[in-house]
Formats: sequence, structure tokens, C-alpha cells
Amino acid sequence: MAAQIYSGEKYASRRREISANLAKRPEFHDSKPLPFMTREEKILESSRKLTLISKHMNEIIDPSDKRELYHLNCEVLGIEGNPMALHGDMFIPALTAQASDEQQEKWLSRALRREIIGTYAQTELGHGTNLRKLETIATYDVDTQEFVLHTPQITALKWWPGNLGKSSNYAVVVALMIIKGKNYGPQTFMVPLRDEKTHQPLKGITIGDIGPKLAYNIVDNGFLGFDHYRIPRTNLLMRHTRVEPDGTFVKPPHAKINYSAMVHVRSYMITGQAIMLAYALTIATRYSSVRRQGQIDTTQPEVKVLEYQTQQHRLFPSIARAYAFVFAGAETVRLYERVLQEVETGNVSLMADLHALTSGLKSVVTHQTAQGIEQARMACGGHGYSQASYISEIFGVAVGGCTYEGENLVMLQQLARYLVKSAGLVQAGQSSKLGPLVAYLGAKSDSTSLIDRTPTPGFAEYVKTFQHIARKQTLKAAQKLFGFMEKGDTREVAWNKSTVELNRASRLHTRLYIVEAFVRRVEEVADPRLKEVLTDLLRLHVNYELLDVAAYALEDGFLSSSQLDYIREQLYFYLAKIRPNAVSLVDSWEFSDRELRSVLGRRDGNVYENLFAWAKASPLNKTDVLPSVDKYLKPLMESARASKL
Ligand SMILES: CCCCC/C=C\C/C=C\C/C=C\C/C=C\C/C=C/C(=O)SCCNC(=O)CCNC(=O)[C@H](O)C(C)(C)COP(=O)(O)OP(=O)(O)OC[C@H]1O[C@@H](n2cnc3c(N)ncnc32)[C@H](O)[C@@H]1OP(=O)(O)O
Ligand SMILES: Cc1cc2nc3c(=O)[nH]c(=O)nc-3n(C[C@H](O)[C@H](O)[C@H](O)COP(=O)(O)OP(=O)(O)OC[C@H]3O[C@@H](n4cnc5c(N)ncnc54)[C@H](O)[C@@H]3O)c2cc1C
Repeated sequence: MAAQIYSGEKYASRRREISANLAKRPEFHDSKPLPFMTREEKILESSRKLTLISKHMNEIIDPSDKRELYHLNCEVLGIEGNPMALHGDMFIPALTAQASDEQQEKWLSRALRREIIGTYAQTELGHGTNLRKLETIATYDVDTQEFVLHTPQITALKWWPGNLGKSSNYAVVVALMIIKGKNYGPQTFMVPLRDEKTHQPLKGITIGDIGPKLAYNIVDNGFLGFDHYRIPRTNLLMRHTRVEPDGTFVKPPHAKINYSAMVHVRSYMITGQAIMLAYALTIATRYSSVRRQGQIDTTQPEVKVLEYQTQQHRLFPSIARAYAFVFAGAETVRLYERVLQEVETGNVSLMADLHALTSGLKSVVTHQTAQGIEQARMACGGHGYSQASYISEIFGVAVGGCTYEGENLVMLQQLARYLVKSAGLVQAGQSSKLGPLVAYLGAKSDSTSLIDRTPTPGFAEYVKTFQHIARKQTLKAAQKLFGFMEKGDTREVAWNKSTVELNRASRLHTRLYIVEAFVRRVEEVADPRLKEVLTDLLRLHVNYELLDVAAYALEDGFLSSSQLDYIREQLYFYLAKIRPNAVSLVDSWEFSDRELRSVLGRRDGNVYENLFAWAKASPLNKTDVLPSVDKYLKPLMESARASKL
């Protein structure tokens, strides 16, 4: 099953080898539990381990393999980030996609050797979403052939870039490019920030950390201001866009090619989110198979809480989602890598499809992941609330994905633009022009679903039902938009009056895509034992998801209320059928205890002994009497006693 999850036996077994290798190297392990450390201690600890990784990486992984590096980082550094997180996640991808060969020779090779540390500085105090209104300006000075970077007011300060605050000495900075008074929109520049020897900020740079956050606190998200700071013309990233010495601007082959680092993260983060969801579910499912509370048969001992249908309903549909997401994530990464290669040859035809797909997936997956993690926490009762479970940290890190790389409700609108265009083609009788991801919009719907009248597995009927719902909502939302425009609203006003409905269409389209990706993967499985278990999980998934969106199919009679009952019964049937495999389904992700960092979710299942040992090790228990008691509580009680006398 691990080979299914990790798209092949090769990587699944490499993961095992890497984990086994690390198990023998205590210097790579957390020196104490992360929840017992201050932020400063965590950053120090993470930097220590990062240095070890850099020194010994070649002995443990093939450094050119992104997935091996990712696994090494998960084991050693963990999810709370590290001082070079953005270096790998965005700085290197931005240089790879946007720097010219010559620039790559100069900077990318140094970045890959870790001679310099970089980040991606785009968001500002006043603007994150609306990139066209960024306020940092890069004005071209023809005389000196330099760009002058400037922060004209406080809202123009860069704000949020990861590892900008304290760690990075370079950044890919996004600024509005002005040449001879003309605004050429957001462009990307390679900018030195700190002296390479002293790490002191360079003259003209104001820089620092933005303070603690909900989670992800090992990362020093930062602020950055420029005071008429000069960089050479050749620091504009010039793989696709160019500015000649005389200020002539050479347009890129696609207007949004500079947004590639964002599309990179949106493509990869689907897998990252699936893994975080699986972390939380591993912890909650293991714990639920140890925790006994209450009885189902009063003549029998207390049951494991995993026997309760409510607990199964709380956890198993999310287990199915984690699988669905990791399968969809693998497809997304393949598409991203293909588009990256095609862009190299000047073919930008798939950029819009990739952008639409990743915008929708990023939004739906992060939202459902956060929901699933929070349910996993609650499924652990009181112990879920303790940091010993580590689920609160996993939630805090994962939920950040709802905001970063484009706020979810905004990104759903990006997909909606694509869907509206497609709906326009359908309306104009040009369905043959629809791309493969939206071809279903042009198909004719059956009048009713046959979901309860086809032999199992009947996935085609489920897919048809999801298609019916997504098509109906897309055409309806587009119609609403067109209707407002016909009545005289501008497109922007009409859009704003239709966005709740448009975003619903985007979610439904994306959920259809996820179901289809799951079906595609299960169809490929050759081993009959694996196929059976995955088919059960997929059945649970399609019934759960369909029930969640059934209102759309009930309102036009595509589904009847008796079919709804059928779907519910199927759901309950598969909850029970999956129960014996539940622990194996989470164990198949093969997370080591070191990677999980959860006292509650350890493989040995010795929950109570482990919790007690953890509590005793808490910093507060180092002494029996805290200074706060000596200083305040004892005098308080003493004065209360004295006043009574
Ligand atoms: C190997 C296994 C490993 C597994 C790995 C697992 C995990 C690791 C992965 C990730 C790391 C995780 C964590 C890192 C943590 C945090 C990092 C966070 C970083 C950041 O947040 S960086 C800042 C991100 N900021 C944003 O995302 C801003 C969002 N805003 C925008 O993107 C844009 O402003 C906008 C909303 C898209 C609008 O742009 P605008 O220029 O105004 O364009 P429009 O007028 O709206 O559209 C015009 C037109 O262009 C199309 N368009 C827009 N963007 C793109 C694009 N990128 N590509 C193609 N086309 C695009 C748009 O659709 C319109 O098309 P039309 O045809 O409709 O005109
Ligand atoms: C953990 C984390 C890490 C980050 N790392 C980086 C980084 O490394 N580099 C970097 O540059 N940035 C980074 N960011 C910033 C991040 O990319 C932005 O916060 C994000 O893009 C959202 O932009 P915003 O903060 O301006 O939100 P806003 O756009 O101000 O959103 C506020 C509200 O307004 C709504 N809204 C905004 N525009 C519209 C619209 N057009 N239509 C309808 N509703 C709208 C949103 O839906 C939301 O509800 C990070 C953020 C976080 C949380």
C-alpha cells in the first residue's frame, strides 16, 4: 500500500531506508520535544540539524531527488519549518523557472550549494492578493543601467515572506517595474539583502521578523523596506522577460509567466497537505484503537472508541480524502513538471489549465485538510487538546495553506474564470473546443441518476452524478453572471454579485476532479488485495462526498430521496467494512515516530505510559516550587492569612 501512496515501490522503499538510516543517527533527532522549546530554541535546534543535513546529506539520500530530500526534511526538521524552507520551496524554483542561463550560472548554482540563502518576497503589508497594486517600485535608471527599489510608504513594506526576517541574505523580490514613467506591472528581481560575510543588512535595507504566528514558528516570516536601493539591470530575472540597456521592454510569451513560483508551490502543496492530514489521522486512528470508553454491549468490557460509528464517521472519510489528495497531488506534480518543460520550448498552451486546476485544488484540499485535522484532534478527546498529541501544531501549519499561495476564496475565483469561459463555449455551441478537464460541461446529462440500479462498484454512475452537479452549477452561475451583465452591470460588478455561486461551481468542479483522480488510480492497481481495500475506501469516498453535495442533485430531481437513502446506507456499510483495515490504512503511510512527533500517536500504543513520562519531562516540572509561587502566590496567600488574623 505504501507503494500506492508514494507512487511506486522505489520511493516507498527509499523512504524506509532513509528512516532506518536516520534511526541510527541520534544527532539528527530532536534534542527534546519541540513543544518544550521556546521559539528561539526551536530556531537554534533547526539550524543545528540543517547544518548536519547539509554536511551528511550525500550519505543518506540522493540530493538530486526532490522526494528523498522532502522525506529527509520531514523526518529531521519536521513541519514547523526551518531557516531554509523558502530557499527550497520558492527561491530555487523561481530562479529555475525565471532566471536566464547566465543568471542561473551566477546564482542558482550558488543557491543549490547553499552558499547563499534566499526567499521569495512578494506580499506587502497593504497588498497580498492583488498583485497589480503592489506598492514596491523598481524604477529603471537608464543612465546607470540600474533599477532603484523603493518602499514609498509603510503599506509597501514586504510583509510575510518566509525566512526573510533573520535567515536569508538574498530574495527574489516582486516589484512594479517603471521604465520612463510607464508601469510594466509586477516583475521579479534578484536582490542582495545582507552582507555575505557579516549577515548585517545592506545599506538601504530595513529588515526583521514579523513576530510569532498561529504555528510554523521556526520560520522567520519577515518585513523588508527599501530606501532607493540600487541593483544592476541584469538583476531583473530575464529568462522570459527582458529589459535592454536603453530601457526597451521585451515581453514574455505569457503575461503571467512571472507567477511561476506560486504555481510551483500550489502544485506541490497538494501532496504536502495530504501528508499532514495523514499525520493527524494516523495519530487519531491509532489512539482510537487503544482508548477504551463506554460499552456497546453492556455484558462486555468497555470498547475501543474506534468501534463507535460516530468515531468512524469522524475519521474514515478523512482517511479516504488523504488517499484521494495524495493521488491527485501526484497527478498535479506531473502536470507541473510537464508545463515547466513545455514553457522552456516556448509552448505556454497548458499554463491556463494548470493555473485553473491548481487554484481549485489548493483551495479545496487545504480547506478539507484543515477540517479533517480538527476532527482528528476532537476524536482524541481531552488528549487531543494537549500538545502531546501534536495535532494542534499540525493543524496550525496546514491551515496556513488556506491563506498562503493565494487566499482560498480568491483562488476559487481564478478557477471560476476558466469555468465561465468554458460555459461560454458551451452556450455558443462550441463544446468541441473544451479542454479535457472541462469536456464534461458540454455533455448532455441523463435526466436521473442510476446510482442504485447499477452493479457495484458503479463508479461511472457516481462520476456522472458529480459531473451533473458540477455542470449544472457552473452553467447556472455563469448564467447569473451573464444575466447581470445583460441588465447593464459591468463585468466586475456582475462578477462580485455572482461570486458565491461561482465559487460553489469551482468547488464542485474540483471535487469531481478529485473523485476522478481517485478512480483513475484504483483502476490502475494490479494487486487484488490492495485493489479490494482501495475500492472500499473509494466507495466510502464517493458516498460521503456525494451526500455532502446532494442538495444540488435533489433540487432538480436528478437524485431521488430513496437514492439518497441508498447512498447513506452505502456509507454506513463501508464505514463498518473499513473498520478492520483502518489502522493498517494509516500505518501504510509509514510515518516513523520521529516524523510524527506525537506522544499520543506512537506506534507502540503505550499511550498512558508515554503521556505520563512526557508530562513529567515538562519544563514546569523541573522544580516542585516555581519562582512565580515564591514571588507572588506565597506572599498573596500569606497576606490573606495575615489579614484574617
Ligand atoms: C516531491 C514531493 C514533495 C511534496 C512537497 C510537499 C510540500 C511542499 C510544498 C510547498 C511548501 C509549503 C509551504 C511553504 C509555505 C509558505 C510559502 C508561501 C508563500 C506565499 O504565499 S508567496 C505569495 C503568494 N501570493 C499569492 O498567491 C497571491 C495571489 N494572487 C495572485 O496570484 C494574483 O494576483 C491573481 C489573484 C491570480 C490575480 O492576478 P492578476 O495579475 O490580477 O490577474 P487577473 O487579472 O485576475 O487574471 C488575468 C488572467 O491571467 C490568468 N492568470 C493569473 N495567474 C495565472 C498564472 N499563475 N498562470 C496562468 N494564468 C494566470 C487569469 O486566470 C486570467 O486569465 P483570463 O483568461 O481569465 O483572463
Ligand atoms: C504562513 C504564511 C506564509 C507566507 N509566506 C509568504 C512568502 O513566503 N512570501 C510572500 O510573498 N508571502 C507570503 N505569505 C503571504 C500570503 O501569500 C498572503 O497572505 C496571501 O496571498 C493572502 O493575501 P492577503 O494577506 O493580502 O489577504 P487579503 O487579500 O487581504 O484577504 C483578506 C480577505 O479579503 C478577501 N479578498 C481579497 N481579495 C478579494 C477579491 N478579489 N474577491 C473577493 N474577496 C477578496 C479574501 O478572500 C479574504 O477573506 C504567507 C502567508 C502566510 C499565512
